[in-house]
Amino acid sequence: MTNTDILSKIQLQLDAKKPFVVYCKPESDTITALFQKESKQYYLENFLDKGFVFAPFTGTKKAFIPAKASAIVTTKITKDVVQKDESYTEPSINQQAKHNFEQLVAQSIAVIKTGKFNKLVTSRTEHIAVDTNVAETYQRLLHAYPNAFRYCFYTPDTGLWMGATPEQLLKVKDDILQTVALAGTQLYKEGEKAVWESKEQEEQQIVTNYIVSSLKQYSNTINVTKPHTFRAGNIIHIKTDIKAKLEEATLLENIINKLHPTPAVCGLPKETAMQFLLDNEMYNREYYSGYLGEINHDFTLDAQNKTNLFVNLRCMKLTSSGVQLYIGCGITKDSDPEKEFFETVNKSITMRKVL
Ligand SMILES: C=C(O[C@H]1C=CC=C(C(=O)O)[C@@H]1O)C(=O)O
Repeated sequence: MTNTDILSKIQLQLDAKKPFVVYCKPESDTITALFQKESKQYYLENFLDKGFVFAPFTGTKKAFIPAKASAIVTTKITKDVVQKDESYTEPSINQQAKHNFEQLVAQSIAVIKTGKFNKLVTSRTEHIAVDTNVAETYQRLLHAYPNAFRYCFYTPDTGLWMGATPEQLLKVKDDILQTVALAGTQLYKEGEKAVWESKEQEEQQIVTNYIVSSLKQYSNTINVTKPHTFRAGNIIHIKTDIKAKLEEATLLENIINKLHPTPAVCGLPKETAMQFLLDNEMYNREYYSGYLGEINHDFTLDAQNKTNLFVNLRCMKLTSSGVQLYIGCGITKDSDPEKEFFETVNKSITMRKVL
C-alpha cells in the first residue's frame, strides 16, 4: 500500500464504521496501520493479546484493535501531498472559559497548600467548529511533529481521535523497560537557550521521583539521565529518560497500572488526585491523558514481545460538529492561574496548527 492508499482506506473504514489505527512513531518515517476487518468493538481483556490499545484516563474499558482481526500494513511517508498551515491564526480567548479554568487552578493551588496534594494536573476542553478532512489533517500532523507519536484512531465506541504526543508511557522489550518523566512547559523560541525556573524544575522532579520509586518494586537496576530540554512543536518541556531492567516475573499489566496515570497528567497522591479531578474539572476527559499504543508486538518491524505505549496528550476528538481539543497543565503551590491558562492556550496550538 502507498501513502495515499492508506489515507483513502481511512475513509473507507470510517464509512463502514470499522475500527482502525494509523500511526507513526517518534523520528520514524514509516506509517503503520491496523485496519480491522469487521465493525465489532473489542476491549482489551488481558495484557497477553497482540494489538493496539486505546485506554481512557479513568475506568477499565480499554478499546482494542486485535492484530488477529486486522489487516496490518506499513508504508513510508511521502512528502508530495502535504498542505501548508497557512490558515492558522492566533486563537481568540473565550473569557468565560478563561475565568472557569483560572478558578479551577486557584482551587487546586489552595488544596495543594493544605498539604493534601504535591501536584495536580488540571485540564479543560475546547470546541472548535470546523470542517475537517480526516486524511489531510492527519497528513499535516505527520509532517508537523516528526519527534512525536502521531496517530489517528477510530472505533465506534471511542469515536475518532487524532494526536501528536511527546510523552512515552513505557516501552518494553524483553526485560528492559524505558520510560520518561516529562513536565514543565514554555514556548519554544528559535535560537534561544531554555532557562528553567525552580518551579518547573521541581514540578518535573516530582514526576521523576514518582516513576523511579514506582519502578523499584519491579527492578533493582534503574538508570536515570539528567533532565534535559525537549521540544514538542511550538513548546518545550523538561525530560528525564528512565531505563530499568525488570525482574523476571513482572507482569506488563501491573506495571502499566502502576505508572498510569503519571503525575504528568494526574497528580500526587495518585488516587486522591484523580478523584479531585473527576469531582472538579466539570467535563469528561474520555481518552485524553489515557494511553495508547502497541501491545506485545511491534507492527512496524513485525517483531515479537514489544510493547510501546504513549500518553494521549496534544490530541483532539473529531465529531460531526467540529473538533474537541483537550489541554492541561501541572499545578504546584507556586502556580499562577492566569499563566497556567495561557499555557493551555499554547499547548492547544499543537492541534490548531493542523486544522
Ligand atoms: C497535561 C499536558 O501536558 C503534560 C505534559 C508535559 C508538560 C506538562 C506541564 O508542563 O504542565 C503536563 O504535565 C497536556 O499537554 O495536556
